[in-house]
Amino acid sequence: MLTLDHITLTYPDGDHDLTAVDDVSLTVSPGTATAILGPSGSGKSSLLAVASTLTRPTKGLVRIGADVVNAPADHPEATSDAASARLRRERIGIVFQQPQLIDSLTAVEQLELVAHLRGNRPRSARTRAMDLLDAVGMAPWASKRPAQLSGGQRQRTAIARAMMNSPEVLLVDEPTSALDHDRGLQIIELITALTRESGAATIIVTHDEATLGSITDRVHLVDGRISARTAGTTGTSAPAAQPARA
Ligand SMILES: Nc1ncnc2c1ncn2[C@@H]1O[C@H](COP(=O)(O)OP(=O)(O)OP(=O)(O)O)[C@@H](O)[C@H]1O
Repeated sequence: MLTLDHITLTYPDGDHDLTAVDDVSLTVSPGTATAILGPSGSGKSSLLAVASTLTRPTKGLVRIGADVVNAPADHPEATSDAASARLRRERIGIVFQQPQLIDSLTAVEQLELVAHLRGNRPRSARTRAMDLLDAVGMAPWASKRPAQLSGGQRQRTAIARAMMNSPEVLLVDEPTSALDHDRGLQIIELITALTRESGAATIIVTHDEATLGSITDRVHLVDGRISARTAGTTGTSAPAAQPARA
């Protein structure tokens, strides 16, 4: 279970702070995917940055199961930067908007590198990497480098790479923005299938509701706050009457 508990994130902005995420609470159960929707600037990527532990919240906690994995630096349960990096490697899979593959590595080597950094044995890493590439329909291109792959193939490789360590939490930022509608739908269905099979708690950030397909758990952000949600999610934010920004 991934829990975002009353998350607020402010950025310094001249004399004032800009509130990018404003008291957002959300839980995502294992084996389910929740979409975070909203217009540009509504705080989707900022919320994902906190969920991923790449950015500390200004207020609030992120938990995986019962463990606090991200908290304000002055919070008694805050993890060190080194501990955060370790738990990102071990418990969280992240797919960025741009796949961020390494130019000189083949698709299978991109996945093997993840296992290598974790100290896994090379032979078992190759088997798992090939199984995952097969699962995302990339087995025929396993020995190709990023420059030899299409945008969709690069995105599939990045998704497979994020699953390499069997993460408890999978976070995906705008996976369909570089793809046409049909390929976008395929990528979303792929992510939901991997989510179900692996038992990961998954968040997909997108501004493109049309490609969400079977994902029914949807949270809409406006000005950093939850403005609406559908089916199965348990998200809340502070009452809408308060000012949205500091
Ligand atoms: N590093 C930063 N420093 C200052 N302000 C920031 C920073 N990152 C984001 N913001 C501001 O925080 C708000 C939320 O931005 P965020 O990128 O989270 O929105 P978003 O919904 O992901 O937008 P998009 O769909 O365009 O990516 C915006 O007003 C943005 O200008």
